[in-house]
Amino acid sequence: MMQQYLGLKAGYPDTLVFYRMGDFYELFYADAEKATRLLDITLTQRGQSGGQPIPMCGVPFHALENYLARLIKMGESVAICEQVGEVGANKGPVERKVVRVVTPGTLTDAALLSDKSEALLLAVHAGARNRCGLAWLSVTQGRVHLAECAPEELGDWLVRVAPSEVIYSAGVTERFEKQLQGLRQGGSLACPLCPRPDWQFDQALGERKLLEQLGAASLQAWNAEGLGLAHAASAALLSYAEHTQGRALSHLHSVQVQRNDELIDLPPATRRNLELLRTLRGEDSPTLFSLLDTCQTGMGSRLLKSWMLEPRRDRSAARERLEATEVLRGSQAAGAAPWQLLRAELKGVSDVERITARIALRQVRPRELVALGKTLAKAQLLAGTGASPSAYLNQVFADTLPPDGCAALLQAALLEEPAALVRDGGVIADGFDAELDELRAIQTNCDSFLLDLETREKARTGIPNLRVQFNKVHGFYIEVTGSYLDRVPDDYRRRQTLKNAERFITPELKNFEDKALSANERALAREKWLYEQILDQLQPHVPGLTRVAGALATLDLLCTFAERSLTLQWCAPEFVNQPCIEIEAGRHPVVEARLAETSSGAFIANHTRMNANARMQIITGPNMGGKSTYMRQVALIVLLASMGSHVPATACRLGPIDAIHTRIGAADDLANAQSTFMLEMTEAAQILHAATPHSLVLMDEIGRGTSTFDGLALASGIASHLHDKTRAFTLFATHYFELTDLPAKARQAVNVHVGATESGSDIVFLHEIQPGPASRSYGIQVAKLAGMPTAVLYHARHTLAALEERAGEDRRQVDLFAAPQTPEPRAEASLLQQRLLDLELDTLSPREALDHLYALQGLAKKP
Ligand SMILES: Nc1ncnc2c1ncn2[C@@H]1O[C@H](COP(=O)(O)OP(=O)(O)OP(=O)(O)O)[C@@H](O)[C@H]1O
Repeated sequence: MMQQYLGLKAGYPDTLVFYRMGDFYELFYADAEKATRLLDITLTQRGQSGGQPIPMCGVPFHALENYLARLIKMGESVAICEQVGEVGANKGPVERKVVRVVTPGTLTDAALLSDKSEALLLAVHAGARNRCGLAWLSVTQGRVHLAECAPEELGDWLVRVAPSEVIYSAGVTERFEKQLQGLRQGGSLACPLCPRPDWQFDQALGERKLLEQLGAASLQAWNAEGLGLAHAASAALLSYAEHTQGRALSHLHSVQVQRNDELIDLPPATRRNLELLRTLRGEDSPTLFSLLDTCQTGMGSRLLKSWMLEPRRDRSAARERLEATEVLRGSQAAGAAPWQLLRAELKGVSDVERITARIALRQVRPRELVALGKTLAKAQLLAGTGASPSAYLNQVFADTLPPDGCAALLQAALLEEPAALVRDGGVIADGFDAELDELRAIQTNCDSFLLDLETREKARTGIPNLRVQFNKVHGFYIEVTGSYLDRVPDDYRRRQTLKNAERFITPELKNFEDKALSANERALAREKWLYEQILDQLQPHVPGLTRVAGALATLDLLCTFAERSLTLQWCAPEFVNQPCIEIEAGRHPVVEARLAETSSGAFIANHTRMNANARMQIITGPNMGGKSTYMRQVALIVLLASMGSHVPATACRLGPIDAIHTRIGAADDLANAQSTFMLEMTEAAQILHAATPHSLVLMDEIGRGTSTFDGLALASGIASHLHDKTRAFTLFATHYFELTDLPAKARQAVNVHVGATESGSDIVFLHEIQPGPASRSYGIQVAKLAGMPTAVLYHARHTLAALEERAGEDRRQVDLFAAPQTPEPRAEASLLQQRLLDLELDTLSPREALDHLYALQGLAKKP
């Protein structure tokens, strides 16, 4: 047995192997020691190897999922090795096989997955010419995603995709491996990294595998041609996914290419600062997602996440969703609105997407199929819903039409409340299969058959005390006492002799015995076989079921949009082609909900008017005045509109947007050895490089991480750059009053401030955005509110007065926004640089490259 174990283990050197022995999964050697440590279970021993006891530990088979969940959470992978042969069929141990490998990125078990998020597996391939190919998928979805990017963009992509497991080629350069490890340590990648053999990252293999999955002759229809690096990544991705599932992924039928320029860019800092999925403290709520997600199904919640994190620049999808939402909101007329009726139907709908994947992987459980059958019956009704004014909505309804015969098959084939596992029997419905019915009938009709036989035999033989009975040792028999032995007919065969009686068997009884004894076993085997048949019959329906799943998720989410917009009183945004962000009475949805929840007063709505002539707002005002809230609310409204949701405002007009950049707050990134100031400058520099006139940029208190003069100088430089060069829509909150001079010189900048008034020595925040700069900052009043000791406040007031007096004297001596006197030095390219730039790298042979390298080094050595 240990030989068998070691043979299997050799195929999975880096994976914990759970080796099935009877009612336990056992682990041996280093696996046992590791599992003991991770799971806190007892380490025992079994036999010896080379004179040493073999360490062993085990978990009961019925508790497998619990242990798996814990290991997967810790980033471990587990190979499940089951007994597949018949016990006693051969000499030696029962045949065993690794039936699947459970890894963090390829989970399919409902119990191990969160309803609201996907487990994603991502493969990254580092190609030549400074490009990377990416391919990712969720085994429970039917789609492979492809993308290509520059290595420096990899971090952003990984944050966006948020994989649960990343695979990369074992043959990558040390530099690339270091980059990956760096991303992991920096927090951009919070999942296990797993090297895979180099040969699996093969472009031609990837293309072939994709074509096979799609059943197509070309990738053109998916716009996925010419992405060699991404194809290479998908070769490894699909091989690994298949390896873990122990079979092909027959449900993968679509490819989606993600291009940077198709999505609105939401860099990691933006996702974090806008608290889309997590609060800045790392909690799940209150966030934009937690506020929006009233979906009835996990499929709807997952779709919401993807719409939220991947809004498209092209607004046609958003327009369609808004139109559909409008229809679902219904008129004001009495009676339930369409979204309410639909929601009632969607309640309790099963996770068709995941069940479908599990059908394709042949892992689906009987109860899941029953739930699917019920859901399909509902979906059938939805598909018949009448025409609406929204063509998109009509299509979604039409897509809920279940594949022909699927619901009927499930209904006919399965018991209404089947056993949890097929191996226990009690899964297939009565009347579905004549042979199974007969086997079951034998079991249930056993007693009546015996009574009937007894009566008949008594009549036939005239033996009044003849009895038909059963015991475990001898099986069925007819017992006749000694006094009637002379009446026993010829066809009775002696089975056993007792003191006062004889026991017989007849051909009829023997026949029955054979049937009855094996009926149970045969019924079980028959049920298993029938279940496999049903899975076979369901396979062709997988694409259709995937379509139904998508449609149900979309309907659920559109109903959520309708419900949220009505409950929270949001309006439909309008998309225009002129550059503008115009919001009437906008609110920050999460802060507003929070205020309502805690009865802390009403949220004060604010207008925002930005267009080609007013691209920048310099926002001043007291701490706690609401500057950050105002800026974030603009960004959230832009994001909500772009995903096709209504927005918290009374009106909203929006021009094209390509990115939302934010530089807010200052949290030390100690893990990356970056100081507060360094981080602030890094993020600001990234924004200045990336933003375009169609981007929305939020800058909150830039420059505050360093000395006043440095900070002021940098803030004014950044503001000028954003205004003059980048020309992005910019909300620039600052405590440097000096910056309020900018609008006097910069035509597209305006001053606004958050209002506050004084009441005695206290401050009252109005939270209202008003035109013009703030008159003062009220820092000391805010400190008083915060409970600062009176002595400190007294001291501060005194110092402030002195500082203000001195500042008044030499004010305005420096013009912060004057163009520098000497022009910006243009870095002259050195001869070395020029030579380097002249090289045509793509056409060089390795030999020529080396020659050039020598020549360049020679040049560099020259004084
Ligand atoms: N429009 C509003 N209506 C009602 N309450 C608001 C509004 N805006 C902000 N608030 C409340 O004021 C608090 C502080 O707001 P915010 O953090 O935006 O202030 P700030 O001006 O950015 O402060 P600081 O300069 O100290 O960062 C918020 O947590 C919220 O409770």
